[in-house]
Amino acid sequence: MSDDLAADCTLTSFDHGRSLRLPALAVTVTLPDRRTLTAPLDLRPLVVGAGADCDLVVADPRASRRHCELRLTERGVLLRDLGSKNGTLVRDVRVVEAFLPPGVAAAVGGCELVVGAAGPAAVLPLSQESAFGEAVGRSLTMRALFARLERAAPTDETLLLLGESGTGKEVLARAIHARSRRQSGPFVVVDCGAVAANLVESELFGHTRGAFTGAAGARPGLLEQASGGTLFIDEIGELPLDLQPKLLRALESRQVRRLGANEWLPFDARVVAATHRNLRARVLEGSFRADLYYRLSVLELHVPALRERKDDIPPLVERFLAGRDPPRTLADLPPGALALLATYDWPGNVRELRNTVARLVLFPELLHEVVGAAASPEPASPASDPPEGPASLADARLRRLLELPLPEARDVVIAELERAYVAEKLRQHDGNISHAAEAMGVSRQLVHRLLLRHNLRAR
Ligand SMILES: Nc1ncnc2c1ncn2[C@@H]1O[C@H](COP(=O)(O)OP(=O)(O)OP(=O)(O)O)[C@@H](O)[C@H]1O
Repeated sequence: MSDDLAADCTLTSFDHGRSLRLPALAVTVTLPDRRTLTAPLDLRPLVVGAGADCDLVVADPRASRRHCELRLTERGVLLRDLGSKNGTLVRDVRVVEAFLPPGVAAAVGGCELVVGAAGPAAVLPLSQESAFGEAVGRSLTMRALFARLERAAPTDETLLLLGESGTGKEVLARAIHARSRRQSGPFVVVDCGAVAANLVESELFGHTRGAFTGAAGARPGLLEQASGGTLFIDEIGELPLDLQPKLLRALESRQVRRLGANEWLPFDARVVAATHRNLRARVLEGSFRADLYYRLSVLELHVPALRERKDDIPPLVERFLAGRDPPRTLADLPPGALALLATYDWPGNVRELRNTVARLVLFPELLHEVVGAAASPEPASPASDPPEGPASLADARLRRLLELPLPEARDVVIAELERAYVAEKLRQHDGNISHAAEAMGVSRQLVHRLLLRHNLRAR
């Protein structure tokens, strides 16, 4: 691969960290019947598989529901197998994770997948801050998100935040509110996933006295209650289909009609909505209305999973430690903790990291049990529940391993050990590869290969 091509598919910051170069790339899949599908690859990871919620849906019986994922990184396009049944192969080698050079084909079931250039690169602004309100983040993807939020927050536009559970959508929504001209107004939260389906309507739109059994008095809905402020509609993907036109009408007309009432009442709330669902896929399968989706997605922002921005782990850990009572610092963590935290994939995202830090402060001796045992051989599925405690972490891991044939399970465990070992040795030697190699009793070349294999950076 020439240097030019390699540079073409990396995320690069320039202009003294003020701008991000986003190469224009397209992923093309050739199906077994030779038809081709193409999708652009941007800051969002692109999932390929047979499931309808994938970004590239391949009609191939040998492809798994969520087969593999491609992600643009500072080092190139990272291809990750998502625990597929038949594996993802590059040059006939089954890969768990590998950088895929442009023009090189990967085999996904019976399909062939290639990444290629698709026009001139885009330039995105990067925030100069490593936080947006309470949300901490110094990775390029978070700073690109912060830059967009800095512009969007002061406007009255409806925003849609997409991201896995625990990525910080609510923290960001609060920060958007705090940076808007509505900051002195209320910030009201409704979680469509938590409210019983038959109550969502009266929660959102309010009701008159006697509108239904048990409605002893009139009550304004949350849209009205948020007047002058912001309404954060969490898990909007769970909003019952029959209520979606009603919300759309309310957003368009800025008026609501309470359940049981005839008159329309004006409200003045800005709406920030969020979901961990792939709303576009839900629109395609008919469980989310296209018109409401287009109304909400005027400004659609993707909040990356924590495994996509491990640079954020140290400042997040620092923030969580500082928030303990009494406040702690990184020095209070057991040696090697940060390096070990970086080896884990965090299916529960920042929420799981926060809980892990809380446990580590209480039980530093459990470092390897709490984090090491949790190191996930399989990338997390967004729908999967994060493990809860040390015991269940170990159980969950064993369950996953038991699904594999013994030789594969052994490989997974060895790969995890290798990664954690190398990361820790490098940390102990301040990222000096020669010293780390000597301490490990291996050659520098092998350390370089291990870094590449495990997507680690020396410093
Ligand atoms: N960037 C961040 N900086 C600091 N804390 C964060 C950040 N992101 C998330 N958190 C913390 O992680 C926890 C989960 O965040 P939050 O509730 O905002 O996630 P979410 O995406 O809305 O999750 P869900 O979809 O499950 O509601 C919170 O305690 C929050 O304080």
